[in-house]
Amino acid sequence: MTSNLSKFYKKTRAERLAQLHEEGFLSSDSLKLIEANTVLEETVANSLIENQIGQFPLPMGVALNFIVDGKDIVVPMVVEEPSVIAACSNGAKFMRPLGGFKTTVKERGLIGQIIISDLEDFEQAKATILSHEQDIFELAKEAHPSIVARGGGLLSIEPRFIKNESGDIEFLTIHLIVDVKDAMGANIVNTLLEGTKNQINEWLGGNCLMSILSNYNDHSLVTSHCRVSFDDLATSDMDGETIAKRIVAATRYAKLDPYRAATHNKGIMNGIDSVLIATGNDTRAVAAGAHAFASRTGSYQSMSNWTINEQRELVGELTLPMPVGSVGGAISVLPLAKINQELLQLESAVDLAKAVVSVGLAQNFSALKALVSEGIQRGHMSLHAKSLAIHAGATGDEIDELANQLKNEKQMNSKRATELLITIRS
Ligand SMILES: CC(C)(COP(=O)([O-])OP(=O)([O-])OC[C@H]1O[C@@H](n2cnc3c(N)ncnc32)[C@H](O)[C@@H]1OP(=O)([O-])[O-])[C@@H](O)C(=O)NCCC(=O)NCCSC(=O)C[C@@](C)(O)CC(=O)[O-]
Ligand SMILES: NC(=O)C1=CN([C@@H]2O[C@H](COP(=O)(O)OP(=O)(O)OC[C@H]3O[C@@H](n4cnc5c(N)ncnc54)[C@H](OP(=O)(O)O)[C@@H]3O)[C@@H](O)[C@H]2O)C=CC1
Repeated sequence: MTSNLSKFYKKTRAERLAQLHEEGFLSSDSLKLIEANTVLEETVANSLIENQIGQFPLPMGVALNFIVDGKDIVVPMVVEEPSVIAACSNGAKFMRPLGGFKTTVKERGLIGQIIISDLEDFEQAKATILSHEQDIFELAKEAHPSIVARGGGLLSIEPRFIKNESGDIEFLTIHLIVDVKDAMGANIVNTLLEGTKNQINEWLGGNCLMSILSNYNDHSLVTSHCRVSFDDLATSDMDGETIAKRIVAATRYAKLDPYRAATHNKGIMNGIDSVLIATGNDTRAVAAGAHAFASRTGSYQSMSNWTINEQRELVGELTLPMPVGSVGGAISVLPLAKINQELLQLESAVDLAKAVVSVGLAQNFSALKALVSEGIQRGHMSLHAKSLAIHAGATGDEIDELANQLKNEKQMNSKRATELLITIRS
């Protein structure tokens, strides 16, 4: 067996599968299963990625109960984890009585970096950049005329000094902030950077290390707020004020302990990633920016904030960089991504960004409410039971029957699922 399969990318999908089979990486049965999964048109699947051998269908559901800026929306989510969609729907339901989620967007710009070193005089270099501001705007326009034609293009220029470990300035990094309209904009920005960096470096006489967009996009921050009254929070076992105070305490703890912050934020990204996948967006780009933003104080902390106001309400806030697109990249190529935009009644990329951050906040609420009251497992595991049943080999009606039996078990595990399935079938 060797994975050194030269020019694999030049083969057809059938030839690639045959070679993996011949090399012993794939059995004939696995081959057949991969060949059967062809929901996407072959040309689409083969144009998006390299060495494409098949497709990987994931379940798609909808989160309900969302009101975002006064508009009722149904949110498509693609995710493999049980209880995420239930949690988002549950959280959104709690926020409805006080108006759902209200969002604010200060600006929407994508950051491109031109990184330059080996400069004699950094202050002089910075002054040179500022003296050429108009020239840089012209260069940017020439580098990507079509985004300018769409009303976008270079917004501002921000020279930054980057210091090394000894505290000396080692780099002058020029940030170009670009309005990419409804695209996520990475390709737009990277094209614009490559069309401007050489001339900029010539003016400075330095060494241009690279140019690339930044995923730490604090020029595309979106904030979502929501509120829920103590009365609405109350459960049969715990009064609303206690739940609210415990959620506030849980969030404060997630600001103090990175070990907790990582899980707290993973919960938020459960909701966010699911909507990004459903709409053909780049989950890695958003995740990189979100987690970087969560470290902006110097320590990695909770992305969200929960407080109590004077009206005896729990108030949630989540602010994240959310440079998502409603056109471009895979968005314009994946048929279901476009259908999901219809489901979301999307009118712009900003609409999507607002919905995504609100979903993250709803998921965070439900996770924290469960954690500080009954614990996460009741809700999570009851929905996990179906996965266990399927894993045990249940099919058709057996799945619900076995899942219902598993929910009444003290220990919900695959051994018990197999035993119960044998009983069901006997
Ligand atoms: C699971 C629930 C919602 C049950 O909660 P519940 O109180 O039993 O739910 P309910 O029966 O009262 O239903 C309330 C609403 O929840 C939704 N809902 C309720 N059940 C379903 C379902 N089966 N399918 C779809 N939606 C469902 C639905 O919108 C429903 O409204 P209704 O339809 O009745 O008008 C709750 O316990 C919960 O939200 N738990 C949190 C679960 C969670 O956060 N899961 C994410 C994965 S765990 C994780 O990775 C994140 C974490 C926890 O580690 C993050 C962290 O550590 O911070
Ligand atoms: N670090 C990162 O995050 C990186 C991400 N990427 C990938 O880059 C892709 C996103 O880059 P992006 O530039 O969006 O990709 P595209 O180039 O695919 O999409 C942008 C293009 O969409 C067209 N367009 C149509 N309508 C609009 C509109 N209303 N607003 C803006 N553009 C419009 C424009 O084409 P026209 O110019 O013809 O008018 C524009 O150039 C993602 O797939 C991402 O995975 C790539 C590199 C790095």
